Amino acid sequence: MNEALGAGGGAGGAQETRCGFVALIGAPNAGKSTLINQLVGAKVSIVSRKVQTTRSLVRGIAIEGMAQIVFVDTPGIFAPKRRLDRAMVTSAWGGAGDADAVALLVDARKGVDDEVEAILARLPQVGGAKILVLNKIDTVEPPKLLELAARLNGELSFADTFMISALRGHGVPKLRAALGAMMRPGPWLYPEDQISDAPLRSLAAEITREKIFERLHDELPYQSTVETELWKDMPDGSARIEQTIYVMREGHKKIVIGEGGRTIKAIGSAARKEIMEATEQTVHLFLFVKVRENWADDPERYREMGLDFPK
Ligand SMILES: Nc1nc2c(ncn2[C@@H]2O[C@H](COP(=O)(O)OP(=O)(O)OP(=O)(O)O)[C@@H](O)[C@H]2O)c(=O)[nH]1
Repeated sequence: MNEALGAGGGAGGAQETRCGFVALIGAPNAGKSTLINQLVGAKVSIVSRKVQTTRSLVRGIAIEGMAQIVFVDTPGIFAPKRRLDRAMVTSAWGGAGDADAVALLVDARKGVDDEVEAILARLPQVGGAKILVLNKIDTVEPPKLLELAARLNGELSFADTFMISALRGHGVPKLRAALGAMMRPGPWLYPEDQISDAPLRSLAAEITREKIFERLHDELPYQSTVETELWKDMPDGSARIEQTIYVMREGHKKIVIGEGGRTIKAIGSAARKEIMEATEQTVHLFLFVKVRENWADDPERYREMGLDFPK
């Protein structure tokens, strides 16, 4: 990460910001959503769970002291199928290489079943420090828990083991503190005031960017970026989304707009459809094209895309 993206920490202050990714892995029903809700807390909950479970990488962002912990979804990381998923995996993990921590969540009541075995087999391929989190301890006797912890640690060497009840919150603060300490020193990826809808906004921008790329990649290689300027949930349940497409030259603006607005209409309609699919709500999408010659040199643009500013 680059200092130019610093947010949340006073430059040169005594306390240093930390940030990183945690991949939360677990069989269905292990309690991932329950745990993320506990870890994230009401303050920074992610707007749409549906989006998160279908395609987005970011499931939640927790703050622990000066550390920002970005929880990422795992199916996409194991086997990203769609191009966009791959692009998001690359953009989210590209700089970091891998997650800073990988937390395997196991339902202690169920113990080790085929699904857990399958995850254990693939886990070594994922980089990052691995920790074991035994969940639902409210339903299991301590001897069985210890036995399970010993068995799992025998199969894979975990850096640490936690025993929690995501439902009741037991052990969750300790887990969050440990994860916070595992984050690397660096600026926060999401500014605090934008945390709640940042992933959704960047997902929508990513979709539009993909549509532009699909149509214009010969003419506009890497020379445009998209920002979601407004995301407003309307009383009727629909969303009004305004996005600006930034291009570097006047000539590029003409290309994006196309003859009689044909190109931008096609981009908008394809993007709208896909954003609707992702959010499962009616979307009114408004696209604007602006020339900003220096966008490629502006760290703010990169931050908005959730990307590192290249040095
Ligand atoms: N008793 C008990 N139940 C829990 C605990 N944590 C989660 N559950 C329950 O386990 C079920 C599954 O929890 P979820 O959080 O939806 O699990 P998930 O891993 O996100 O599931 P998928 O999204 O389907 O992969 C729910 O009924 C939760 O209430 C816990 O600590 N104790």
